[in-house]
Amino acid sequence: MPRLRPSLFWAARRDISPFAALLLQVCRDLPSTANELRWIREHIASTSSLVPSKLRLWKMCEKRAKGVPLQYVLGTQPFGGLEIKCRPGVLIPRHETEAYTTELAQILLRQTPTRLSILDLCTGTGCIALGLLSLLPPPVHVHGIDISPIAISLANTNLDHNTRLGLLAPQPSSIHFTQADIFSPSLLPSLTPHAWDLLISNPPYISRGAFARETARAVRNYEPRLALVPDRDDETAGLGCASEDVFYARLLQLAGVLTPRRAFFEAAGIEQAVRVINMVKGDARLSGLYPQVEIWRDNPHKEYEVQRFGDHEVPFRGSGGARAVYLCQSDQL
Ligand SMILES: C[S@@+](CC[C@H](N)C(=O)[O-])C[C@H]1O[C@@H](n2cnc3c(N)ncnc32)[C@H](O)[C@@H]1O
Repeated sequence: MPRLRPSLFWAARRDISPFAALLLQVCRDLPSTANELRWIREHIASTSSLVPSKLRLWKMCEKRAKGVPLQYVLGTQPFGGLEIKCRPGVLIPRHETEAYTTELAQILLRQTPTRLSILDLCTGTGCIALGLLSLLPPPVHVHGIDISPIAISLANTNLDHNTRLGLLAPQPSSIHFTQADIFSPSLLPSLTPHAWDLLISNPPYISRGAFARETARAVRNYEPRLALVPDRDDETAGLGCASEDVFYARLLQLAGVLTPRRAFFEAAGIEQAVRVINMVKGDARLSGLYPQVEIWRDNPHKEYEVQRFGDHEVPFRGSGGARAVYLCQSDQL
């Protein structure tokens, strides 16, 4: 990363504020620095504390200057119409996740059965589960599962927080979050009684090498590795796939038993999305269950382009990089 010119620090101090010089180290340019400083100031103005505002501002800017993600400094991230609380130990919701959650809700809205049942595996902050709950008319049943007790506690906090803010009206819908390992053999018996409309997951999917080489320093240093890198060597051997794909192999196993009408999995990019589709096409039961397969891009508006991979033609939805795989039982994509 190129070093910043000292004149830029002087400009930040002179034209924005002395605090801006701290933020510039991570924001790298004056417009982003001014934006972040405004958000921090707005946050301080909207929250009460016994600590004087100027001291809070300095502490927050100092934290941010060390590379702590803004969402951990402010404590929240917008997600659709919700305010999702963020805490170290739990992955910060991404804009791309917000974009496909919103688009999926539009699809479900067009084809809503009487009572939607949604299973969100690897729920983290609960952003997807809560986002869908906020966008769909009741009654909706949502179940979020995560292995991390910190994530489950935060997902419940987010449910309470958004209900208190009036952004979620949980009745007569129902939502609950459970701590469980999706690889545990005891998971299925607790899930099978429901007829699921959607199984959705944003699982850990980054290879160890890519985590070390390609992720941003702020992500590597401050976000939980458990959320990003699948460290499941035993399962990798058993499920016969690359270690970064092991969660998809398990998710597809679960889809094969639970038979949700739709399944949706976030992925790292085109190569991984195609590997997931090949897992589906290579399994007679799954390919029969899910004849409709799509790859969704970062900006998943309803414009298609079809690409051929080996024997299969795959529709791509939207624009930008490949972000997710969408499987559907009927032609109601
Ligand atoms: C990429 S994060 C996704 C979080 C959230 N759904 C989102 O989109 O922001 C993956 C999540 O999977 C959880 N996780 C990791 N291993 C798991 C396992 N074996 N069973 C269930 N959850 C797991 C992590 O704790 C983390 O919260």
